[in-house]
Amino acid sequence: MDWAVSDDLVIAVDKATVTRNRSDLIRSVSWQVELDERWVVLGPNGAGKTTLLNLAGARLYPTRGTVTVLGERLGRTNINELKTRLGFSSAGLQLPADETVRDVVVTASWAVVGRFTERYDRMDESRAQALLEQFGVGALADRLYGTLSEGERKRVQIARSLMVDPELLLLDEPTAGLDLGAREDLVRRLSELAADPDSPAIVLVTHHVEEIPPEFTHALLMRDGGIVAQGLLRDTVTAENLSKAFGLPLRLSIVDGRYHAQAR
Ligand SMILES: Nc1ncnc2c1ncn2[C@@H]1O[C@H](COP(=O)(O)OP(=O)(O)OP(=O)(O)O)[C@@H](O)[C@H]1O
Repeated sequence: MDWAVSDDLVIAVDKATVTRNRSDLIRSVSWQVELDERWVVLGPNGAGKTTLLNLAGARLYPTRGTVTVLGERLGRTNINELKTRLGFSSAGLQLPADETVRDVVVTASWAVVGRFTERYDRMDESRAQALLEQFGVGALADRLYGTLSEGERKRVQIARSLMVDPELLLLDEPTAGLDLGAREDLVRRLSELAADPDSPAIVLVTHHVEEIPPEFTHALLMRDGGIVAQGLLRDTVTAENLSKAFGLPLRLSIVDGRYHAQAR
């Protein structure tokens, strides 16, 4: 199959290796994501999850192999144009503390951080407000971003990443550092987003099976820069595969579509 011309393929990673300081962060990884799929990428610290997400987000180039995102092959395309078609949210993204929440979201339209001199219109403002409301932080639009709690910031970051109406949404540990209530709320909202057929393809990185939104469809398990298992969520997130990925014997239970893992 010619990956570059398939309309439904949003990510095509073919035998990609990323090397830094003579060590492989990920090694010969192959992975495909289609338009209507919602993926969770799971694995222990240092497994290579963020490296893979950064490839999919056009923030890194592979040292070997190829990466094609939204039909554009990295290394042969204008990265800045490609980035405007992607929603990307990660803890590493620095957003201006002294901007209002509304401005932080609205300015994503220009794929810039900070308002600078761009002008935006009412359409953008009302879209930003609707997205903030979708994630339960509509009432915070006039607050300065720097005054928000960690949980509120995560929600604003996701609203911001959806502002560009992305064709692919990449979320790096959106629930990390949240208290139980905030985590449950965000998992529910992400599940609703995943269930909406108009939503973009979604890839969510996490360490915890408890954070898998029930409407997600696929999973990729990583360890030591390689893939342990990938495919449909139910077939992939098994006690056996998780035990391999995390390197300890685990017991797994599933209640109402939510996963729970504990050591055996
Ligand atoms: N620039 C770099 N130079 C050398 N090693 C790096 C570099 N960036 C990342 N690494 C290493 O590559 C490995 C994979 O990192 P990555 O951030 O992709 O893992 P991760 O699965 O997202 O981990 P975590 O769950 O802890 O965030 C780690 O061992 C990390 O220390």
